[in-house]
Amino acid sequence: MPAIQAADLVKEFSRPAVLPGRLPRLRALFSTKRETTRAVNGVNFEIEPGELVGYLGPNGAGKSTTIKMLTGILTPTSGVCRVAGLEPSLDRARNARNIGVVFGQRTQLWYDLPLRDSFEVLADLYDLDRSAYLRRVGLFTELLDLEDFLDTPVRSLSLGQRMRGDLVAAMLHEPSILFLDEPTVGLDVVAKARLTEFIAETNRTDGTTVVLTTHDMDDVERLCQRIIVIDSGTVLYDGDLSRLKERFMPHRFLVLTLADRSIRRVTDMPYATEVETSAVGAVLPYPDRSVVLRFDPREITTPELIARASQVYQVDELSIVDPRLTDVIAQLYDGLLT
Ligand SMILES: Nc1ncnc2c1ncn2[C@@H]1O[C@H](COP(=O)(O)OP(=O)(O)OP(=O)(O)O)[C@@H](O)[C@H]1O
Repeated sequence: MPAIQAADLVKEFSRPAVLPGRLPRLRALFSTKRETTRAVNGVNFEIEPGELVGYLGPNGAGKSTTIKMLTGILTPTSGVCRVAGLEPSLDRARNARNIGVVFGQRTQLWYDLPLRDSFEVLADLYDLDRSAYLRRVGLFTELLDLEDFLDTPVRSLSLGQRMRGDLVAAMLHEPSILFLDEPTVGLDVVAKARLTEFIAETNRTDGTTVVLTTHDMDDVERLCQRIIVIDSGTVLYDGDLSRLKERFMPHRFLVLTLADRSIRRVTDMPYATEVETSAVGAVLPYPDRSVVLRFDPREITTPELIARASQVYQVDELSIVDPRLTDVIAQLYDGLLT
C-alpha cells in the first residue's frame, strides 16, 4: 500500500466576489456573487513508504493546499487522498497519529512555554510512553544540539532554534510520514545544513516517508531523489530529479582557469560552445582568466574535451560543473519544457 495517494484531487476556494464601483469590500459583504479559485486541479500521485519526495512549484501553485488536504486541515472539493490508508479529512485524529507536520512559516509550539515544556504537553496529548518519550527527546537533543536552549521560552528562540524545536515536536510520536512545508525558510547556511542532514538521517534510518515543499533548490538537490512539480494546481513533472536534468538540461560546463587571459583563443572548439561565466551560477575565483565551455556529454566525452581544451588553451586549473537545478525548474515553471 502506498504511504500517500492523491487521486484526481481538487480543492476550490470560494469567496465573495469583489464588485466594481465604490466601497467594493463593503459591497462584497452584502453580495451573493462569489468567485472560485481552483487551487488544486486534479492532482494524482502515489508515494511509497520510505520515499523522500520534493513537492515543488512557484508561489500560489497549490503546494500548501495539497499538504493541508493530506494533513486533514482541508477537505477536498472532489477526488480522494489517502495517507497511510486513511482519508485525512474524515479521520483527522487517527491521521494525526501517523503524521508529523512542520509549517516553516508558523510554529506549533507554545510561545510562552520553554521548549522542554512544549514537548511535555505534546507527550501528554499523544499519551506517549514516558520512557520512550524521554529516550526520544534525549536522542533529538543530541542530534539537533538543543541542550543550550531547551529551557528557553519559544518566543526567545532564534528562527533556526525554533525550527529545530518544531521538527522535534512533529516527530515525538514517531510518525511514519512527515510533511515539511518550507522547513528551512529564512535559516542561515549552518542551521539549514543541520536541519537537512537530520531530515535525511531520519528518512534513511527510520524509513520515514517525507514530503518536502520548498523553494530552495539546494535542499532539493541534497535531499530528494524524486520530485513532483506542480503549477496552477496541476502536476507538470513527477519523477527522478536526475532524469529531469538529463532530459531537459543534458549539457555540462567545463570551467578553465587560464594561465594567461591574453593568450589568443580558438573559439570554435568542436562540440563545445564558449558561454558567459555567469552561466555556471557559481562565483569563479578568477573570472578574468576563466573560460566556460558548454558541452553535451553525449557528443563528446569529458576526458576528450579536456584533452582538446588543453591543446587550445594554456590551462592552470579546470573543473566540471553541472547545470543548476534552479535553471531547470525555472524553465519548467515558465512552460518552456514540455
Ligand atoms: N483559504 C484560502 N482562500 C482562498 N484562496 C486560497 C486559500 N488558500 C490558498 N488560496 C489560493 O490558492 C492558490 C494556491 O495557494 P497555495 O498556498 O496552496 O500555494 P503554494 O504553492 O503553497 O504557494 P507558496 O509557495 O506561495 O506558499 C493561490 O492562488 C492562493 O491564493
